[in-house]
Amino acid sequence: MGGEACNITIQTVYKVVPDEIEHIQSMITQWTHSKFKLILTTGGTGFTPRDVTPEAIKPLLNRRTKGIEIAMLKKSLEITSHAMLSRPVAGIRDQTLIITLPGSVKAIRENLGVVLPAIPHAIGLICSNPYSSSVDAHRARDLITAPQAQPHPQSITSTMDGEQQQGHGHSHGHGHSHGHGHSHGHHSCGGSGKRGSKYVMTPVEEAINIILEQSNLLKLKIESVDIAKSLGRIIAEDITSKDPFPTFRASIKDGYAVRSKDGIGHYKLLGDSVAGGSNYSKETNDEEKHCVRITTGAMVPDIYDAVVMVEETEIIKENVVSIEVSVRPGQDIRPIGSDIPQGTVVLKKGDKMGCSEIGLLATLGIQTVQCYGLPKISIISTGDELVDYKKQGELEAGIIRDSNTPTLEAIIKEISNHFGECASRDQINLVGIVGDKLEDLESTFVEESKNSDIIITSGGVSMGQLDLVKPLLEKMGKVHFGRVNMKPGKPLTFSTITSDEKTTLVFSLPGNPVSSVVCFYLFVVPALRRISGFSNTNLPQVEVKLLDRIQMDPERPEYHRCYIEWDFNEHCFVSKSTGSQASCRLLSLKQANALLVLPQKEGYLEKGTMVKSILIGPLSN
Ligand SMILES: Nc1nc2c(c(=O)[nH]1)N[C@H]1C(S)=C(S)[C@@H](COP(=O)(O)OP(=O)(O)OC[C@H]3O[C@@H](n4cnc5c(N)ncnc54)[C@H](O)[C@@H]3O)O[C@H]1N2
Ligand code: MOO
Ligand SMILES: [Mg+2]
Repeated sequence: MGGEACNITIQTVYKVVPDEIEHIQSMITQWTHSKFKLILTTGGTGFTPRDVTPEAIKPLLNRRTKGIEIAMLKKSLEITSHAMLSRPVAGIRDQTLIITLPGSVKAIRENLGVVLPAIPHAIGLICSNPYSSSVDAHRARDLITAPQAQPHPQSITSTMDGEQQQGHGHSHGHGHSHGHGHSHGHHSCGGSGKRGSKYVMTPVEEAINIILEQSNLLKLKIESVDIAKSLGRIIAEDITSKDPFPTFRASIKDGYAVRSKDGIGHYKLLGDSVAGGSNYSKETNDEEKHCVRITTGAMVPDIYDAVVMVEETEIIKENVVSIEVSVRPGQDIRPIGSDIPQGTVVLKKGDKMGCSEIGLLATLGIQTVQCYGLPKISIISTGDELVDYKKQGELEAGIIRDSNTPTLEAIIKEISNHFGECASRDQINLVGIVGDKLEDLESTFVEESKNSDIIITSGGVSMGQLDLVKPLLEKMGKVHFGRVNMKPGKPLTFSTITSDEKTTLVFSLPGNPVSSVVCFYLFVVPALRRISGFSNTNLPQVEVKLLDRIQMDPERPEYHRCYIEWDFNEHCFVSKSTGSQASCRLLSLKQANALLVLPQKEGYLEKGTMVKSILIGPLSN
């Protein structure tokens, strides 16, 4: 293929994957992530229901290269009119050219034969170093027009949709192309418009991996925590019991401490040993049967080796008791260290502090424990249309109350209780509302990145002229991804701001209330967990049986809100949808405790189908 023409070493790998969108996408994203220059797929471009290669690849492309598609179709149609039943897709993702080929070897030869000569030049163009971008004020904020070669003055490249896409020249009459300049119009997912987003649609799994990688950069200092304040935290040390527990032989029952060898009969009562104290005469005569009244938890006097329950005795008279049963040695006595032998590793580094773990440490007299640090979190709501919900009086037209701030604050608190998360109340800084002004956003981000480890913003990340958050983060830090292939939550943006001494993770959630909540659970929680020492970063998942007929989205995998509970007749979890799933409809989260994980597909999932779900709240009732 003339690798020298684009000075790349030819290294080929290949993989067979099933006709499943997510499998194809994960392979493509892995290979683009590892900077392969050319990916060729074969098969799955036909009309049968299993032919999903085009649907899998389209959303991953930044830019379609329809010329390649047309060239292949043209060539094939010259050979057979059946070629019209093929749906080739070609395009660019980051710096990788991706071309789908048909399944049959003959058709592959024909198709590849026609495009191969152009490949070296194509790869050379894709990999050439881009000009700095010049964002055109009146265009979608994140359109980067970066001419590849020095643009020919009249360089107008008209895409096959007939839309004009301006280089630096000006249009030359309508709809025909001129010159050889190449300007970069980025395609948005789904739309063929040139004013699309430049951010690829990142698969959810890949997005989470990127977040976890960046989370590793936050090395919060380990701190000594009072055990009463350690609920939900991850301990950073092994805890070993210095003493045995119990430290004495303790009675398990209320009754009488006896020598088991004395068996049934009348015993002289020498006194009491109650939990917390004792009062019995030590004068004993080995020839006679004697005992001490004992309560549960009390120390068993050394001379006795068993306890008889009070229910198995009779009082004969003052200080004489009839023991009605015989007992074996050790009966109803807890030996020293029987609960926790001395030197037991009671808790291991990485364990999560739950309620009983706190009790365990209290049992051993441990007051503080070394825990992984807690990230400091700032919550910012952006948007000129917002007012604080506490503001009284009529709302002006077009103004709404900021619901994202109180919702996100409550979620951070709630997950601290139910899933033993790591964030706690005094770690949260509610910045409140910042308007759609670049200088205000910038000064807020600068300020918050000084104090916080995590900044959570909502709003201002889609395609509007006032969606300033993405360009600002491109300037202030590094945007790791700007769109995720999911619904709701597509414009989620994840970036890092690194100043000399520290890294701050910035989660820019979409403004729609439901999108921000769903993105929090799917993307912020894993970061919180990783930073705070959790080994498992995912929320619990269960499979549930649908009680509703659920529609899937053909464009994106969807996280459908529902309420799940265990059904003792069905012997499994069942899910009830919360109804209309519009991402602005906060009601779709009311009483929701799980998200159904729906594949990106046309059509419906019928009642009774088993679907994976992610728990976002407690299984109540
Ligand atoms: N041309 C396009 N428009 C939109 C796209 C797209 O791909 N092309 N994506 C849509 C999707 S998907 C989402 S999600 C939203 C997200 O937009 P933003 O992140 O920019 O959010 P805003 O525009 O600021 O607000 C969206 C919506 O939510 C309301 N909002 C914002 N903040 C709050 C808050 N704190 N409390 C309550 N409600 C809030 C805001 O008023 C808007 O109604 O973009 C779509 N557009
Ligand atoms: O991504 Mo959005 O589907 O509206 O949340
Ligand atoms: Mg917006």
